[in-house]
Parts: sequence; structure tokens; C-alpha cells
Amino acid sequence: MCTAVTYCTRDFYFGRTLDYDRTFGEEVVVTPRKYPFKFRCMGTMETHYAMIGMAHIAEGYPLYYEAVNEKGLCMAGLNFVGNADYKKEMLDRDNVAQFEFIPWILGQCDSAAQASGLLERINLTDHRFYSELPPAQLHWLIADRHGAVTVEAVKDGIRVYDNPVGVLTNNPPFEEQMFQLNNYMHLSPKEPQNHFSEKLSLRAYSRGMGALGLPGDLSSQSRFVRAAFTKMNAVSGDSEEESVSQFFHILGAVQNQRGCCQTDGGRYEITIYTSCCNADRGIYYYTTYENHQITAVDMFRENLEETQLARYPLITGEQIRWEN
Ligand SMILES: C[C@H](CCC(=O)NCCS(=O)(=O)O)[C@H]1CC[C@H]2[C@@H]3[C@H](O)C[C@@H]4C[C@H](O)CC[C@]4(C)[C@H]3C[C@H](O)[C@]12C
Repeated sequence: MCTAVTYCTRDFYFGRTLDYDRTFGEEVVVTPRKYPFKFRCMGTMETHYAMIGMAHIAEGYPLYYEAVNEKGLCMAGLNFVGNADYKKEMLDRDNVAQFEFIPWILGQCDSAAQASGLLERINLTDHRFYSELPPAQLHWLIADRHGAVTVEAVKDGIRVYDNPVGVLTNNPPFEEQMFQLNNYMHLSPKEPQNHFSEKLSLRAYSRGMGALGLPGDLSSQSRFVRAAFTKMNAVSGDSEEESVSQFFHILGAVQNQRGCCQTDGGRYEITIYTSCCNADRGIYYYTTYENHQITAVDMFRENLEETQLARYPLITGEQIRWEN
């Protein structure tokens, strides 16, 4: 399970939880403007916008899970197993392999609106990065401070949905996830009133009862509703520290604790990492399952006119500050 959210205070923030039962060996990667992105069908992008995000590097190529570019455009891929459908190459289309999608969009678009334009002629192909690496079955959240869209490549073709809530999880398809919010429109951060019956003297005996019924389990649909409720009602100051702190609290609502979600072979799905990008300042913050201290990498501290990737291995051990 994974959850991606957007959050806007003075700056625009974007991030995700990456929930899985194993890692692919990811690290924080800055791709500078002159790193040559070689596409399977679209030639080589010799210069492009710089980007920072989480990626697995294979044969020197950054396979991004999520990233933000220097213009503040953000994009994340989340599991969409059983629904994602990639095609063979098509004539008159921009044929982009699933693993090239993030560089393709972030390399050349400065806004979600511009990305939507490119999506009109895209075909996501089923090329493998190498033969033992099948394409990840994903759908994507693309966002900037003005709005967000969800992109789903399904049997019928590419679907692009306006995403007014700025949240994405996994299955079912996005339209169904959104529809489910109708079932929760009575939830509120305020104390509830008795609408049940005037003949009964019901009372709110605890704080937080306005959101009674908010689903608490780890299923994708439940995390969607919980992340949406938390994000839409989140209040924070607008300084960098207050915003980043609040962002991690929003994603704190959908963390996966080891032991609560068992997968095949007796393994457990956990929140391997949680990320938060300040899209305006090109800063990538993260925590890991065992490292609650926020670690940061600033894209603009790198030489972005370079051709080489800058790589930052994750700091994964718990950092405890002793007070005595
Ligand atoms: C497993 C990750 C998604 C996590 C997620 O959504 N979990 C939900 C679990 S569930 O369905 O709800 O059960 C996805 C997100 C990005 C994916 C990676 C990126 O797409 C980059 C490459 C793409 C290659 O084709 C496959 C390896 C890979 C390195 C992918 C491995 C894996 O599929 C990742 C890491």
C-alpha cells in the first residue's frame, strides 16, 4: 500500500508513503540538467529540467518512484495491480515505457497543465528495463501548486482525471475511490450534534467524535478516505518547519506498522519510507521505518549543470537524541 498527498501552505509540498514487504534498493537521486535520458522510442533528452526524488538506479539509470523537478512539478507512481495495462508501440503517439514516464514528464513540463497536454498523445508501453524486471503496475499522481491529476493506463487507454483532493492510494480505480468519499461527507472535525432523535439525550462524551466512522484499516480505499479527511482538515503554520512537520503528520495517519498487514511467505508490508518534497525549493525530506529523524537533500546545493547523478543512500537506523 502506498499513499501520496499534496499540501499547500506558503510553499507547495508533495510526498508519499512507500509501503511494501521488500525494498528495491532505493536512494535519493538528483538528476542534473545534462544527464542524457535515453528513451526506448523517443530518442535522447540531452538537456531537461533537473529533478530530485527516490529512485532505484539500474545500469546508471534512475528508475524514479516519485520526484519533483526544478519548476515545482511533482509526480509519484503507486501500485495499481490488476488494472494497469501498458500497450505495444503505436503509430502517431509518444511511446514512453512505464519506467520512463516520470523523467518524460518532469524532464520537459513546468506545470500540471502542460503535463496534461503531453498526456493527450502519450502511449505507455510495456517495455522492460531489463528482461528480469517486469513493468511495475502503477497509476500516477501529477501535481503542482495549482492542481493535481491522476493518470491511469487501463485496457481502454490512458485516462486522466482531475484530482481535487490531491490524494492517491492504490486500487480500486481513482473514480471509484473518489465516489466513496460521498459516504463520509457527514464526518467533521467539530463536535457532533444529536441528529439521531430528539427523543433521546445523546451527547458527545469524548473529543474527536465528529469523525466517528472514519475507516481505520490499512486497505487502499480506507487509507484514501483517511488521508483525504486528514489533509482536507489539516491546519498548520506556514513556515518551512511547521509545514514539513504537518506534512509528516498527515502521512502519519496512513502508516503501516510491521505485523498488521501480512503478505505471501509470512512477510509483512511496512511503510519503508515517507517522503515530503518542498516543490518550490527543491528539497526532498524523508523518514524511514526505523529512522524517525527527518533527513533532507537540497537539489539546489548540487551542480545542476552536471551530467552525473548525485546519489544519497538512505539513512535507515533510528536516531535517538539523548537528553542526559
Ligand atoms: C512497490 C512500489 C509501489 C508500492 C505500493 O504502491 N504498494 C502498495 C501495495 S498494494 O498494491 O496496495 O498491495 C513501486 C512504486 C515505484 C515502483 C518502481 C518504479 O516504477 C521504478 C522501477 C520500474 C521497473 O519496471 C520495476 C522496478 C522499479 C524499481 C519499480 C519497483 C516497484 O514496483 C515500485 C517501487
